[in-house]
Amino acid sequence: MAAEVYRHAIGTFQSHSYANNVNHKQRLRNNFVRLVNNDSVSNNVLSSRGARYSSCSNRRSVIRSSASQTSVADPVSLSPSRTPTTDTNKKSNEAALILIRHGESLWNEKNLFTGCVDVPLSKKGIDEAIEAGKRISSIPVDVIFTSALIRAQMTAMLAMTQHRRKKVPIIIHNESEQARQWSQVFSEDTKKQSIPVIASWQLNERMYGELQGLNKQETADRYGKEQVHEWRRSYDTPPPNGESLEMCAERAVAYFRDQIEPQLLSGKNVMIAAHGNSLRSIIMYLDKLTSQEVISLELSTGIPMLYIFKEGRFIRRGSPIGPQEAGVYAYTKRLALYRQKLDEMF
Ligand SMILES: O=C(O)[C@@H](CO)OP(=O)(O)O
Repeated sequence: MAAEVYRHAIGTFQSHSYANNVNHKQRLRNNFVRLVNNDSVSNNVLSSRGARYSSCSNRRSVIRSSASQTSVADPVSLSPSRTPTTDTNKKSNEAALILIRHGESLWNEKNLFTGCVDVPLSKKGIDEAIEAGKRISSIPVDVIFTSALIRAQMTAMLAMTQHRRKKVPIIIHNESEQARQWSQVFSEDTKKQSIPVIASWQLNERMYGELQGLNKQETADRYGKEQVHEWRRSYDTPPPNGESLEMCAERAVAYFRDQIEPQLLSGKNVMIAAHGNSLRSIIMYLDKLTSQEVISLELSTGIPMLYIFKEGRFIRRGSPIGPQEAGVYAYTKRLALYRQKLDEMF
């Protein structure tokens, strides 16, 4: 059984360029062995790289200072410092973080540079989002962050239709006092059965400048494969009048640290539905990748990735392999308990 789960986990990672990295495979293998032998997250997969970056305790103090400034106003469930979540045991001081790149969009299907153009999902993208939802259907979600773009929002909403807890995701409207007032919920019970969805432009796809709307293949034919690859994957070369990954990381990671980490620190389980490049920026931060390493990081559409946030560290658990697989729930005792609770309820 264990070997089977491991094969699945490796299989899931084939579409992720990490899978081409021998070191990563070794880490995944070691991690899996730990997972099977010891239902604990204390062996941190990140620690081997930690020396290159600021220490965890430094990072925590940064996080703490930003936590006090959090401004996520949330009429569905109150801000993290005031209201503990009801789904899970807060004493365990850990939280799940699910990242999901949106399903295929109509412009992905046509092979067009999309960037900040607001294009919906294709039929295949809708199916991918539903499939992603099945994979994470037994992982707790207390708050959802999405970009301001419809393809990420559709993905989050479609995925949540599959969740076993059956809470209703509700988009929070804080753009004006009137919007806030007019979208208030007046039942505590209904609030408890809801998940706030916070949409923000900082999680948007990298702005692709004058490439937006161009065909990727035709652009490569015109400007050369190398040039287009540099625009698409280099860390600090922006496409004409667009954002480099570095520029995208500046706003996406700042948002993650200021608005999302405080939620995790307070024990809330978070899902982020966003984009190839805004998520690459965030993963670079979570996994402490260098600007060289991030070049080869590719994210598939509609594949959820799970991290556990514990004691200020992000522990990558890969991509849940399916709603029925034991391996998905063996990540931590807390997730296993949550699943057990769901089994009893439904
Ligand atoms: O077109 C885009 O916005 C992105 C994501 O689809 O393309 P790329 O693969 O170049 O990052």
